[in-house]
Amino acid sequence: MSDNEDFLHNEEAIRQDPDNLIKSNDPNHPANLICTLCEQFYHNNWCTGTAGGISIKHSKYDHIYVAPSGVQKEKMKKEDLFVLNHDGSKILRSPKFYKPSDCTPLFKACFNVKNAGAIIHTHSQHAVICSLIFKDEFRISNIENIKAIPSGKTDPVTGKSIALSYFDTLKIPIIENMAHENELVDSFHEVFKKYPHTTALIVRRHGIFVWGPTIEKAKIFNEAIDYLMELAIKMYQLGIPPDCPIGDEQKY
Ligand SMILES: CSCCC(=O)C(=O)COP(=O)(O)O
Ligand SMILES: [Zn+2]
Repeated sequence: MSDNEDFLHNEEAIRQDPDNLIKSNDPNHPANLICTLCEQFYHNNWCTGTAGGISIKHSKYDHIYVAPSGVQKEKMKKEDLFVLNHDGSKILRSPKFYKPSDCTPLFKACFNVKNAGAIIHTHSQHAVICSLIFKDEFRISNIENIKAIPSGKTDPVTGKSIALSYFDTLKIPIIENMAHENELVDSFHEVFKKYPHTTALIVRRHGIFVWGPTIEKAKIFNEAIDYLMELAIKMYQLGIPPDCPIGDEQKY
């Protein structure tokens, strides 16, 4: 980030002109990246009809960028974005004609409890079908792409996150949907307690929330999980349980 970016994100500069928070030509600045990714996710059929969303915390200044509610994701402009302070308790920038995404309380829970740097919410049909196939948790074993997902353990020497192994089972909790997104907050907190290492949760008949320490990681986790959910549906259709042991595939 340049000295100019430091100036624009300074408390006094923000107070004088909250639009300073979105003034950046850097494609990786959250204000620009949210718009780029929302458009990509729309074209993946993950966020059509205004569904889904993304929230990113600025890695240097800790401001939270969140999309407005009910806006077509493929048409999102950075001027449409809300910006909150580090824990989401204060709105720093608010566009005139919108309200913040209904997912904002859920994003805040992920930022504040899971120390997330970004959260992706999609209405992926793979997530919805998996929520109808599986009861309390989505499970898939012994597939190469599982290695893209963190195990929750860290290497005691390097301090780096350790990924799941090919021989592990990926488990993603499933919670029940509610009439309004903000009513899911208590279920999110229950998942955080019961599955302290999970980086995602599925909402039955609704979609999936995936978080990570950075938007780059959250994007990778989301893509890997979506691939694994699609594969699990195909295995299920063939009568092969997605968590069947290696070598047992022909028994079904
Ligand atoms: C037709 S989408 C219904 C709301 C929803 O589930 C969602 O993900 C989008 O909510 P937002 O308030 O961000 O538009
Ligand atoms: Zn949703």
